[in-house]
Amino acid sequence: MVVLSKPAIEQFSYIRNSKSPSTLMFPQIPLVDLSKPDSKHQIIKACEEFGFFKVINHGVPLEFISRLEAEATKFFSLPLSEKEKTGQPQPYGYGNKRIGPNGDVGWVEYLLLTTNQDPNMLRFLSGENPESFRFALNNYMTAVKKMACDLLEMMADGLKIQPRNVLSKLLMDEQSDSVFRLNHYPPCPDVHALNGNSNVIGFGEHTDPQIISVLRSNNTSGLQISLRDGSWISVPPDQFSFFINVGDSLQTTVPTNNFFLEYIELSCYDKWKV
Ligand SMILES: C=C1C[C@]23C[C@@]1(O)CC[C@H]2[C@@]12CC[C@H](O)[C@@](C)(C(=O)O1)[C@H]2[C@@H]3C(=O)O
Ligand SMILES: O=C(O)CCC(=O)C(=O)O
Repeated sequence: MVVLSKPAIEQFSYIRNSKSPSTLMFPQIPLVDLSKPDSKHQIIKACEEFGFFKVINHGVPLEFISRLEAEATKFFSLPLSEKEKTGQPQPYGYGNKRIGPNGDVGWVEYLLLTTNQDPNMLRFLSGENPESFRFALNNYMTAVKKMACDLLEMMADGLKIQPRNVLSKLLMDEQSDSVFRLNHYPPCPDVHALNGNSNVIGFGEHTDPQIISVLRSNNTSGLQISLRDGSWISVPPDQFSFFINVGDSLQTTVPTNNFFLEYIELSCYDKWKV
């Protein structure tokens, strides 16, 4: 249980009141089918036109996804004292409500890990069966990294950048600073009790500093992206697919003349993401 000296609603600014998702002209999020021979062109088109797209036939085994989801559910169900044994996120470890180094807050708890360490080294992961959580993390991260490398190589190809592994090798490098984030958005009883407002911010408005982010959620809605005109749209959840967000670094490291758009994401209450 989280013990707060003041009601949570006074401590955290997590209610979204100014922007509602656009209901007009609901644009279709581009879909990239990685089993199709022209997926490279689909990716470039999606990046050009949208900067955010959905990937199907991605090659990440569904059993790895469901196994990790089950392990993550068990982890987040542990008592807070148990989860806090991972220590304060500096920046890696378990975090609760305080996100990142800039004092941002949200109604979210999370695990932030590097992707380049052997999950067997994650001794801090506690619970009844930490071995099986580490195993699930290892399988999932390896498969998602492989998909991300394929995507990055197709992007480099499509942009005619040589060598084609110029981006993917940044991910595979032993010193890679890529991160893995597991977000859990618990129900927020205070807000419901006070005014029934369900527009609670889990993870506030931000852009991702990375080259790309690979997002997946369970079957709950919440993620929103901002369009070029400043309006927000909800991303319909799809637990079998991944969503790719073009991050800030791709725009600055690749001389594309602002070829890729940048998306701001925001995630509302009551969902969780692997
Ligand atoms: C609120 C924040 C968390 C974040 C740093 C930031 O100020 C804005 C970007 C956030 C993000 C999103 C992608 C990754 O999860 C992350 C590790 C990153 O590099 O940028 C997080 C940051 C974080 O948790 O520190
Ligand atoms: O959990 C989510 O749905 C969004 C989180 C996010 O935007 C991020 O980790 O960059």
